Amino acid sequence: MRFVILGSGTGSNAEALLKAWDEGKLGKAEPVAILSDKPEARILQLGKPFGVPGIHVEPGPFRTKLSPEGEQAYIEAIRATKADLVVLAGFMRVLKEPFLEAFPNRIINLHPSLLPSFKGLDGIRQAYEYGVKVTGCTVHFVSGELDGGRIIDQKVVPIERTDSLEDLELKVHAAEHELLPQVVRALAEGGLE
Ligand SMILES: Nc1nc2c(c(=O)[nH]1)N[C@@H](CN(C=O)c1ccc(C(=O)N[C@@H](CCC(=O)O)C(=O)O)cc1)CN2
Ligand SMILES: NCC(=O)N[C@@H]1O[C@H](COP(=O)([O-])[O-])[C@@H](O)[C@H]1O
Repeated sequence: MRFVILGSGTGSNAEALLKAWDEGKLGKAEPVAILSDKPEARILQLGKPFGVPGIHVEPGPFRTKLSPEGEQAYIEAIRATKADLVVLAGFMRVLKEPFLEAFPNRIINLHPSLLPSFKGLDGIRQAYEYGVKVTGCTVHFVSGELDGGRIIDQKVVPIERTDSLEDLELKVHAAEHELLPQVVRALAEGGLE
């Protein structure tokens, strides 16, 4: 199963996927490209040691979504890779119908909370400031409802009384680095339905 990774920033989850693949822990899943809306994003450099290209695709002029031309550019770039799966790992753009219709049930997203709690941005901070005793991370299929698509899997992270927000962020990111490769491997082995 060929997959592309879309991200806008640091790329620690892309790194976790690449390392898992390099160590033979992704089964039939193969990363074929990394795409970003940010030309200087660290994520674009991560694939080089693994022979996985990083591609900047112009998003258009909006802050939280792609322009229609931008969506078409991403669709064409992804189709050119012949990817079977689109993995959003910190891609900070809300996808609209043309993108979703181009890859039906083939787009997954990683979110840093136990959905449906704490949707949107800053999910870790939302949980911390709310005072929940457990949080975690979620991988879900992407739909027209922001962070509302069918949940594939989750990993729970307990919040200790002594945890700072920074402590919690480290714990949730560590959980994400385990969960996302597990989900991608499972999708490759079990099919994508
Ligand atoms: N169609 C979808 N696109 C995206 C989804 C999704 O579930 N459906 N997941 C997001 C998740 N994400 C980053 O990974 C993300 C979440 C929120 C925002 C954002 O800009 N939110 C704004 C409001 C935007 C809006 O409602 O139009 C905010 O909360 O202020 C960006 C990315 C990726 N895309
Ligand atoms: N709402 C979506 C969202 O907040 N996504 C989050 O962006 C981070 C990307 O980190 P990375 O660039 O180090 O992989 C991850 O923590 C992911 O859950």
